[in-house]
Amino acid sequence: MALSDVALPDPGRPLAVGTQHTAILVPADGHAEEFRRQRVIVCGDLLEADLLAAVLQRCRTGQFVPDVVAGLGAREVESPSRAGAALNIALSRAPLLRWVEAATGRDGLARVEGRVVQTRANGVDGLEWHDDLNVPARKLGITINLSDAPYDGGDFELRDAQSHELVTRYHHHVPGTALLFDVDAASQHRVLPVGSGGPRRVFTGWFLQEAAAR
Ligand SMILES: O=C(O)CCC(=O)C(=O)O
Ligand SMILES: [Fe+2]
Repeated sequence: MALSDVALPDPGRPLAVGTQHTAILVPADGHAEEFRRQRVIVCGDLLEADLLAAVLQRCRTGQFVPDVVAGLGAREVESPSRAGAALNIALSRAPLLRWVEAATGRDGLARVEGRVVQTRANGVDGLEWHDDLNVPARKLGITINLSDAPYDGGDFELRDAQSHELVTRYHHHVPGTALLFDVDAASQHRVLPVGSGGPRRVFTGWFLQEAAAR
């Protein structure tokens, strides 16, 4: 496999999440192979225009405060969580959860829990290799581009936890597009520093499994 952006020229649009409803546009089994090979699924334009506009507006008028992730890095987090709260609700609808279960083989997904964060081109912000498993209910991760301005750097990388072989590198280009990624002892991921432009703003969170989520 050539190691490059997994954002192929046209990643396709398997799902559309709007303010009121979620539409399945491509059957999940069409993406199972992508997840098996690259441990990620790119969902082009996951957010419908109305939801994306509302969320971006909340980001622009909201507050971001320093967020130090112990031993891993630094960034800013939206506080209070307004854009993040809206996305937690919209992403936790049953059709999306069932589609993700079918595409990834992860069972019992109950809801998505995440928040909006941003990393600036300041030579400090970024996130070192980690697996997100400090909370065992996390079965998959998601990162959705909410940036207002393009940036250099800031790539998301996923590697094999044992061999350290890089499996996927992904740069967010299109606001509203999402990357679903493997959260499992076999995989680790990180976010590289932003070189210029940005900030790199994303909603990032996890699909939580039922038993442990309650
Ligand atoms: O910023 C991202 O795309 C992912 C962030 C992340 O890995 C985390 O918050 O645990
Ligand atoms: Fe993470």
